[in-house]
Amino acid sequence: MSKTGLLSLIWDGENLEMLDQRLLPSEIKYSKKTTVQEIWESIRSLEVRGAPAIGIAAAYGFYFAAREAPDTDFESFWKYLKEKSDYLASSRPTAVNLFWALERMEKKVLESKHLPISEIKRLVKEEAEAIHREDEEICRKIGEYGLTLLRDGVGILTHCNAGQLATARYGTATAPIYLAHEKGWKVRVFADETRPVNQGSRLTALELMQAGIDVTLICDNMAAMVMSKGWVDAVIVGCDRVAANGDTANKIGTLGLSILAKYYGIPFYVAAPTPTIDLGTKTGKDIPIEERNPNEVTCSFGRKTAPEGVKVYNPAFDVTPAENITAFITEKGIIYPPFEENIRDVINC
Ligand SMILES: CSC[C@H]1O[C@H](OP(=O)(O)O)[C@H](O)[C@@H]1O
Repeated sequence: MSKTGLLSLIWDGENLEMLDQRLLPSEIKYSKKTTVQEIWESIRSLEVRGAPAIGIAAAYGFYFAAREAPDTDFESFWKYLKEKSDYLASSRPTAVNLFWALERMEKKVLESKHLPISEIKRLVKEEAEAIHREDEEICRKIGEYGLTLLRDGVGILTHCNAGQLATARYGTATAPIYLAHEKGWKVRVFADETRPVNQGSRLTALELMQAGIDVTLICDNMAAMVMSKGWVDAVIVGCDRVAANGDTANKIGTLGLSILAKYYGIPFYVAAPTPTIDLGTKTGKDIPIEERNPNEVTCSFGRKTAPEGVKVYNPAFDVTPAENITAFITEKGIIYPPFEENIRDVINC
């Protein structure tokens, strides 16, 4: 276990070493990704997952496309690249970081169209590396701002994995937890297992335990009990897309947690990197919600837990209305209501 903990993505300067998060916690296995197809499949299958990590992986996938694109003239180069970019965008619909990263990569190409194609390829690689590097900086800053909301001895409940494994490093919801631990504060974390793919039990519990942080695993239906006992001082979750009015898409079950937190008078914070805030999406009703394979519900990790042929509804995300959210913890500061106005000010500053 290195000092930095498990990283989901390691860039070797030309290709991408990717941790297969589907095998965690029992197996730690990295594999080298070198093509667009491999990146598309890794995002779709949750080999890599978590909004920021998806954006970083897509950025490198875009570079792989540029690397293999025809370089006779800009038009054929761009046609090939745009086609591959649109293909990468089809891997998953909800996390806006995927589209934000691809649009940033496309912009870099179009603003460099006057340069030799070999130079454009170099700039594309640099842009992907910048997205990766900046994500670590963003997460660290989220940790620093988030720390101002916590205290020594705090109890935190989190949902799914908005941890280091979902980002370049530190995580988003976990960043304040890691920084509190670095300060020597005692932090007690309750991690929802987060059915049906169990990112909480398989990933969050793993990474916090490896960091030596006090983490207690609970089933999703235990959150109310834990809150009723007064063990939770704050809920901190991640996000996949924040709409312009503050409605937030995150892992399925987040909405329910926000209602429980409101009932028990517990602050509900969303750790929100600004690339996950989408001013182009007006409200939560406009956020596309991914529905995944019913097998994730009926056949958890190879064990049949439901009758053959049963009807299944398996949305991977839900939308928490802005009025259930206490504040957003971003790398530019903490955003309080009125969200529509204050989000716009932060994004445009
Ligand atoms: C900072 S990660 C954001 C977000 O992504 C996770 O979803 P998935 O594991 O399906 O990619 C979860 O919603 C996290 O909160």
